[in-house]
Amino acid sequence: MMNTTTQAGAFSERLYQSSKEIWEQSHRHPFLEELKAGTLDPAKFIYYLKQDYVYLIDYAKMFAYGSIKANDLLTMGKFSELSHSILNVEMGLHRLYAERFGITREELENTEPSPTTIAYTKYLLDVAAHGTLAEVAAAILPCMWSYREIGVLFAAAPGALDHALYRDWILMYSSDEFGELTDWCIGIMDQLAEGLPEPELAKIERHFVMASKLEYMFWDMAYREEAWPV
Ligand SMILES: Cc1ncc(C[n+]2csc(CCO)c2C)c(N)n1
Repeated sequence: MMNTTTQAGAFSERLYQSSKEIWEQSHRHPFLEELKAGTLDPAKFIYYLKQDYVYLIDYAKMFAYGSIKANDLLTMGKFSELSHSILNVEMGLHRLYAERFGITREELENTEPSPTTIAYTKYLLDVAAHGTLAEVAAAILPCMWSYREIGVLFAAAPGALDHALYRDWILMYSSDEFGELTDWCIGIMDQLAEGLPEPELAKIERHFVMASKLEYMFWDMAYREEAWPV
């Protein structure tokens, strides 16, 4: 897919290029192929929902860290707006899906995180605890940007919105509201990267690539319904 979001020469374009192939592998993963076709086993989707719910609790904290590390009120406000959107809009849809499947809120919230969920969330929180705001922005960006890409691709795929079960999921991630939040994150990433020396930029790129790999692993984990070996 052509990247129409970033400007030529912008640092985010370098980030996009660094992870393009990883994202394409995610698009081809059976979890997403089957979700798009409407044939995904609901048990795998339920597994994903539960893991994603506990993932999002830590992910929302990343934006709280963003607020703490922000240097101006506008950025601070935007990070808290995003945190609010995760806790209410996105996790709200998860709660709605859970209700449809007869899963209670408590069950959702008490999900035991899988090894991959732990790897992803603890990696993120480590960046948040020790990194700069630019590092935080790089670590959270693949999550938002890659889902937007998936949402937009799937919403345009013939028949994908005809499947009652996965339609709402696709609609949420292809929505203008999520698109604007993603664009804001890309914009702040470019601003924060401006003027940084190459070793810093390389470190930021490593976070972006790592988060992209963990996104791929998250799909794979859900498809395998990963369990703890002992
Ligand atoms: C593993 C995982 N990665 C990305 C997302 C998508 N996502 C999480 S927060 C957010 C922004 C606004 O709520 C978006 C797009 C997800 N749900 N789970």
